Amino acid sequence: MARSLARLVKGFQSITALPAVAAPACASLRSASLRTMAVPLPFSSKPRDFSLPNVSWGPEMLRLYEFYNNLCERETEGAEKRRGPWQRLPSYNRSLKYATGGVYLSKIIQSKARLFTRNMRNPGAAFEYVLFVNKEEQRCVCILQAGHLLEGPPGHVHGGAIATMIDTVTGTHASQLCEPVMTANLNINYRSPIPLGSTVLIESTLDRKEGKKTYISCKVTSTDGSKLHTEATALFVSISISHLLLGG
Ligand SMILES: CCCCCCCC(=O)SCCNC(=O)CCNC(=O)[C@H](O)C(C)(C)COP(=O)(O)OP(=O)(O)OC[C@H]1O[C@@H](n2cnc3c(N)ncnc32)[C@H](O)[C@@H]1OP(=O)(O)O
Repeated sequence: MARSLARLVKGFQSITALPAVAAPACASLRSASLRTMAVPLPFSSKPRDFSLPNVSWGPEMLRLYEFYNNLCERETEGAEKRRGPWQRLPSYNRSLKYATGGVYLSKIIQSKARLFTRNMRNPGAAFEYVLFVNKEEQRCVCILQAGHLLEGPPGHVHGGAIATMIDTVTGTHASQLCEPVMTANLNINYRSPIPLGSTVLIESTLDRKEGKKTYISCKVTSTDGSKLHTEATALFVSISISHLLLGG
């Protein structure tokens, strides 16, 4: 039990709170992105960081990635590199070698469990996203490129897929502030449809914290901010790890 608890805490941390590895600032956008591009290594045991650019990322996704990535580092007067106000959050498709939470998990399920938003093999087919957090401003920004497998209404993104991303962004944000947490309440207003294949911004801000409760607001917009696609508010409740192990 003690070992399971330790593994679960580690898993929560690795899924939401690993330190960022900032990419170097470069003159050329493409070359900068390619330098940090995630290339799966078949014989490496190092887990793949899904929040790095891959071949499916379009120009808008890459442009915004570079923009926020450059804010992860700032140069001092002596040309020294210092950590900037933003931090890129790495993202893996599994938190632990074997999933621990839940009392009904068979060994097969334990070993096959994968993060819902990171389980597509084809790059670009579903959720392509990267999250940046600004702890000073208590803000989080996600750049999302919505792939063809996320279709709901013809040519547009499924409402459930949008909700999934809102839960992911606000949940990751809340976990950064006070981990571990679980979503208790999510309210979503869909204002305008998101075209399939487009890149959008998902921004979350901390509204307030009250004891175990963390309230977060979120909006999904076009990348120039001119179009509001979705608005949401979310409540996260801090939990003890035994809440997950014992099923609530
Ligand atoms: C990279 C990955 C990031 C992804 C993040 C994704 C996060 C998720 O999707 S989590 C999965 C979906 N969520 C769940 O399955 C949660 C299921 N629910 C639960 O486990 C529990 O109900 C849980 C943890 C939310 C609350 O536990 P509970 O024992 O009720 O907490 P409790 O201590 O009684 O309540 C704490 C406070 O929250 C309030 N509260 C609890 N639930 C709600 C709710 N749904 N609405 C409003 N308030 C609520 C209580 O009223 C109480 O308020 P106060 O302190 O003022 O009296």
